Amino acid sequence: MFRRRGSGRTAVAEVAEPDALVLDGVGRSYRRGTVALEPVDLAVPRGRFLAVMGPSGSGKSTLLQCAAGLDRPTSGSVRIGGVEIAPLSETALTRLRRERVGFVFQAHNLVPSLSVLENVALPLLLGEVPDDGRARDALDSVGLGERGADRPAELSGGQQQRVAIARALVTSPEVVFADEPTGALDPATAQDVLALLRQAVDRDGHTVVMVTHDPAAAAWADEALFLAEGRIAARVEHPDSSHVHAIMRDLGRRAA
Ligand SMILES: Nc1ncnc2c1ncn2[C@@H]1O[C@H](COP(=O)(O)OP(=O)(O)OP(=O)(O)O)[C@@H](O)[C@H]1O
Repeated sequence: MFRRRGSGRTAVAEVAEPDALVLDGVGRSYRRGTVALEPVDLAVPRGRFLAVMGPSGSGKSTLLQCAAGLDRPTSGSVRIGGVEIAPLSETALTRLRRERVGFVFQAHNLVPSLSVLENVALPLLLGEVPDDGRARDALDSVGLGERGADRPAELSGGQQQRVAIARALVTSPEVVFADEPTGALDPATAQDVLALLRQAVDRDGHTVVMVTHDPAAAAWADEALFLAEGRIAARVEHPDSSHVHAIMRDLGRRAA
């Protein structure tokens, strides 16, 4: 079933489906024959927290970039919230990323000259969506409601990453993509950040796809997906860190 979403400004063909993200045979090759990602099929239901793991060079970033509409796959198709992204123009794709996708990176990429609250509200501003208190609510939900007037530099690294999570959630996106969100944090601070992502899924029904090297981080997810040489090598429901560690060690040995 197709329907039109939003006003003329945001109208895109959309198919109603339960999955927040669907990859159908998504592959990515580069010139000179490098195959970063073999064709991958993957459906991520709404309200799921998926961890993507694998040895260095296994294709994790490539998968995330293609799934998030930051890179165009060389084969297959990606649907975000039922919207097929291949036919979209660059402008429409930018708009879709802004309105329906949230990003959390290892380096939180906050704008230093804006206040914490303005940083959280930025995706609304860029999308010309009125901030009806949503930015304030998002900041409250990461426990930083009192710090809205501060500049990012006045916050710790962990607090800045929490602001980045609030910013990623403020538009209520279909999917939040997190690329090594705890890579620069100490273990205790990393736990706080992972707990927030978990809360976003459990309490608010968000969908999170997180690339990580850390088995302890993957253990916060509902499922861990392992890539090796651009292919899905394993999938584990309710991963625990020792199991994840063992799979990673095995994949590392095979790659050596
Ligand atoms: N722009 C590019 N041009 C050519 N090859 C590329 C390009 N980007 C990535 N690759 C290759 O694609 C493969 C997968 O890379 P990718 O960055 O997705 O791996 P990864 O699992 O995220 O690695 P890491 O954990 O080290 O970040 C690697 O062999 C890499 O060298």
